[in-house]
Amino acid sequence: METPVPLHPKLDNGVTRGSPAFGGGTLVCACADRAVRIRIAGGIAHNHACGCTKCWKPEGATFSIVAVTPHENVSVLENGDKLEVVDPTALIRRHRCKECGVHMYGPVEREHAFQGLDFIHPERFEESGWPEPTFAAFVSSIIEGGVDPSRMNSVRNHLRQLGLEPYDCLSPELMDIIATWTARRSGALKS
Ligand SMILES: N[C@@H](CCC(=O)N[C@@H](CSCO)C(=O)NCC(=O)O)C(=O)O
Ligand SMILES: [Zn+2]
Ligand SMILES: [Zn+2]
Repeated sequence: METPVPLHPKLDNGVTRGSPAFGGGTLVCACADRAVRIRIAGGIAHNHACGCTKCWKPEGATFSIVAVTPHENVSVLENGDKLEVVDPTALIRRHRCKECGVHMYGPVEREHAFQGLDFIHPERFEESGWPEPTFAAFVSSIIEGGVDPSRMNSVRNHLRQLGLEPYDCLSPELMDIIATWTARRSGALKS
């Protein structure tokens, strides 16, 4: 019996349920000294596990846990001078701590269905109770991160057992939101 592929410390032993009524809190990076602190002044949505190579993951994790919150909820409380943008050309302008590498927030600024939303990693909250991830996105992308393709069936079964339906893009709900936005922009959809 092969040892299972480690998914994420917050997933491997079961998903801790949070509350949809969670009202935000403070995200903290991993620095012991002069940690970056980001205030999230509201709730988060669409929390999910992401297998893509772009999202920040804790050491040894195959998936990130990532959610969105409106940009107006996000403010830098302390040590913002330590932040840098990972890839200025990316859709999600991820801001990470230069010292510990933790991604603290990632606004979508350009014209897109997600414009005005920031991607954040709820495990960095000082507060507990954040809503649990409800699906797994970009699962096939973990192969790009070095997972052997022969492990994919067991990874997908493990995710289903955790209540995280595995998708190779975003969830159908989010993909439909993106497609609807695109169709309205092209005129294919009138309403
Ligand atoms: N196979 C690529 C996929 C990268 C990708 O498209 N990531 C998605 C999801 S990240 C949050 O769920 C995305 O929206 N990317 C936009 C961006 O990263 O700016 C890979 O694994 O690298
Ligand atoms: Zn740091
Ligand atoms: Zn991702």
